[in-house]
Amino acid sequence: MIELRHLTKTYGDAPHVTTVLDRLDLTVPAGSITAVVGPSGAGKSTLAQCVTLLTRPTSGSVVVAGQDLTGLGESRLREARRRIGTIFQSDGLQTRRTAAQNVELPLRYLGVVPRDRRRRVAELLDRVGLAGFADRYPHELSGGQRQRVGIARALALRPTVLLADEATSGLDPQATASITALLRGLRDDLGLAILFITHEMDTIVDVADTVARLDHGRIVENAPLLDVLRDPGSPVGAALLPRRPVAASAGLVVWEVHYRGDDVPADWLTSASRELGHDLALLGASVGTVAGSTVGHATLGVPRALDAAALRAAFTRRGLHAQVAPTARELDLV
Ligand SMILES: Nc1ncnc2c1ncn2[C@@H]1O[C@H](COP(=O)(O)OP(=O)(O)OP(=O)(O)O)[C@@H](O)[C@H]1O
Repeated sequence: MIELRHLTKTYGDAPHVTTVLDRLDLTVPAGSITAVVGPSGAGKSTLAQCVTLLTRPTSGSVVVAGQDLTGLGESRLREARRRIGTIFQSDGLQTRRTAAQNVELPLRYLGVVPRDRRRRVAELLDRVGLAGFADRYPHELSGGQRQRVGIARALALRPTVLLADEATSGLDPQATASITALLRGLRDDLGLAILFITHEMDTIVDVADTVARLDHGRIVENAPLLDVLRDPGSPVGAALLPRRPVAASAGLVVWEVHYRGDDVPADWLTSASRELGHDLALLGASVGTVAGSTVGHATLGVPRALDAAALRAAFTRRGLHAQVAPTARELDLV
């Protein structure tokens, strides 16, 4: 488990202080993946640097397995840092060393004897699906395979926390999917707390248990992925399930309907139309499955004569949330 408590990072001196992280609080429990998302300049890179204490936060704490790392001197900090494995966008492999030699490096620095090193390296390469690639050099591996070697190296010292900073950015969709599957496996098998920092919204759906949105140095939204996807008011949910404004047809009001639970009946549209005594027109839909649960939304054309409260109630009973669709202007698209 890793806890960030009131983490603050400022640059410069008064009166020209820039506050990049602003009393940020975030907890990632063991055996779970939290994705931190946010626009460019929100403070994601600074957060990653402060978590490993490569940059010292101005105030606040980074607590790993109950120990506050910010209070430690350099030598004890070096030791404590072993509990945090890191993977970055660039795999950071040494080009003149083979996959096995790269994975071995942290063990070498720690003075592990050769026989134990060999055994552990074989175990790690096997864990990341590269058992037959030990003697390959980085240029003989694909981008996804190089990132796997980076993950094996990050795991060498048996960390309890994994920090992935833009770890899949720049990889093709297939390689990204294989890395996210690997991270989910490591979460489950090793009980890792994984902090997955990314600007790629699509990847979040594949990897995150919880989504935390960083804005101006603070976590402004922090909720389980399914809740975010099912919250019609969530900016992250809206970005993950993009909404398009639909032009209203004559006599129809455009409504948006969001899935809120798993018990939505398959015939919700026809059964609600029947109950309300009006035909509801399906204008568009974006529905999918995430972690075995249905999420998404549909856009409906609703006759003006239909009572809004009755419509909302009919949908609520079916596990859906209905609201009049925002206009293009409200969606910030014009
Ligand atoms: N050493 C520094 N001195 C002053 N300001 C800095 C320093 N490092 C970062 N900043 C500022 O902190 C803010 C956040 O930067 P950071 O790189 O953490 O954002 P980010 O979310 O990672 O952005 P991106 O996705 O574009 O990489 C920016 O406004 C940046 O200019």
